[in-house]
Amino acid sequence: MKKQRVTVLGSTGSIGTSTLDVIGRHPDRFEVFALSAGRQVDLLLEQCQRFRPRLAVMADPDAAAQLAQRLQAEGLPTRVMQGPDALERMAAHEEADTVMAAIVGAAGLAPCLAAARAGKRLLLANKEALVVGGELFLSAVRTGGATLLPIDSEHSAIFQSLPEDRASWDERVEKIILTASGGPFRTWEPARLREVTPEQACAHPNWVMGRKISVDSATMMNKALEVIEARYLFGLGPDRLDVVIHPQSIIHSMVQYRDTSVVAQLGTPDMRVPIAYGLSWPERIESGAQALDFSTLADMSFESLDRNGHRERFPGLALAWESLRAVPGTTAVLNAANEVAVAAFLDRQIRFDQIHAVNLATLDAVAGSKPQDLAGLLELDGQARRQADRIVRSFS
Ligand SMILES: NC(=O)C1=CN([C@@H]2O[C@H](COP(=O)(O)OP(=O)(O)OC[C@H]3O[C@@H](n4cnc5c(N)ncnc54)[C@H](OP(=O)(O)O)[C@@H]3O)[C@@H](O)[C@H]2O)C=CC1
Ligand SMILES: CC(=O)[C@@H](O)[C@H](O)COP(=O)(O)O
Ligand SMILES: [Mn+2]
Repeated sequence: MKKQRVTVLGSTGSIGTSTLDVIGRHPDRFEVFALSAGRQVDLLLEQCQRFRPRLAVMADPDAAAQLAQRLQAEGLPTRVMQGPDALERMAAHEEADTVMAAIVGAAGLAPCLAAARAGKRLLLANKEALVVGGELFLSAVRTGGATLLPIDSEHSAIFQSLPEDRASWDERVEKIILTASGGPFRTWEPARLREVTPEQACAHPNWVMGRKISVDSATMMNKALEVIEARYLFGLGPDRLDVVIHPQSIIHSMVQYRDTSVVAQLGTPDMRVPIAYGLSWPERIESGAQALDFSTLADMSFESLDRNGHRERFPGLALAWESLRAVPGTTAVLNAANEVAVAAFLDRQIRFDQIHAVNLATLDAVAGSKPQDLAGLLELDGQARRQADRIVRSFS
């Protein structure tokens, strides 16, 4: 069997390291072609020692210079690519088959588009890229002939629960139901959310993830981004996308059919499962995850968003449907505002409950517009970030 050559964008992060863990279990099926990171030189060097990729890219220029020097000192074959378009060139490289998109935030959009245009098998963890890119992203996938496979646990579950025949989705499916854990503050009094610290917000009850997505889970903005992601991935209108709180994160999401049957995907909360599925689809390979043990599974519970004060506790979730129904480009504005607000919260410049206030005020101030290309999208993203920054400064 010809080995699949895989490029991992964001290899030093939570998804990146889990991806390399799965790849490392199947040396007969996969080889690492290229790796990219932001600034963690030691970890990227270690990964280069183990997987011996042809190429590496680091976003931070000092980190890239350090990595190049240390690779050379150790006599390793990896070449460090540099420059503003290095990530895009790497993502589109003709010798790679598969690109795992695991950079956090809109910084991952340009390489995702490059991989899509180059017709790669594109494993999408980087939900922000699709939330920002929207129809433009999908059009790059179509024209490039790429295969877009979801990695986000909910979207992988939905993909696994849908019929293979894509053309039948609209007719057969009633609605998609995304499950949400409710994060660390599911039972907190809404008034207490002003006291939340970054440490508390990053302590997700079920998943170990990067800091940005952990905060998003705590505000449920993660679910808002995922509703938007589902709208683009599966093509159903916003009124056919639903969310239910399921604190145990065992059911990863569900599809309800016209006859009321519900098909779901279950498993222990371990991202190596959707990663292994994306890497091996349509086959299945060992992922390294623990299997579910139904004899010890104590509880599977569900909560409606309309009870227990959840709408008040998680006001950001409704912005998913509002921004999907607004002019195109609004989801990009929402994403930019949220990235700025979460960074400001992690930097202790604003309170946890002010994240939503920044998002709302930015949406009020910046009108969406239908971007024609990547430059247009980045312009809108930049405009929203500058506005969100001003709002953060007014709060802090
Ligand atoms: N973690 C999870 O379980 C899940 C994550 N996702 C999504 O996957 C994506 C990655 O999440 P996660 O792995 O948790 O995030 P992490 O913060 O753990 O990792 C992010 C990765 O991106 C790199 N990076 C950060 N900023 C830049 C930049 N400006 N340019 C280039 N590279 C950059 C980091 O490099 P470095 O650290 O070296 O600076 C790191 O390799 C997110 O979009 C998230 O929403 C989706 C579902 C589950
Ligand atoms: C693992 C994963 O896919 C995360 O997006 C996870 O779903 C976060 O959980 P909640 O956002 O439901 O808390
Ligand atoms: Mn998810």
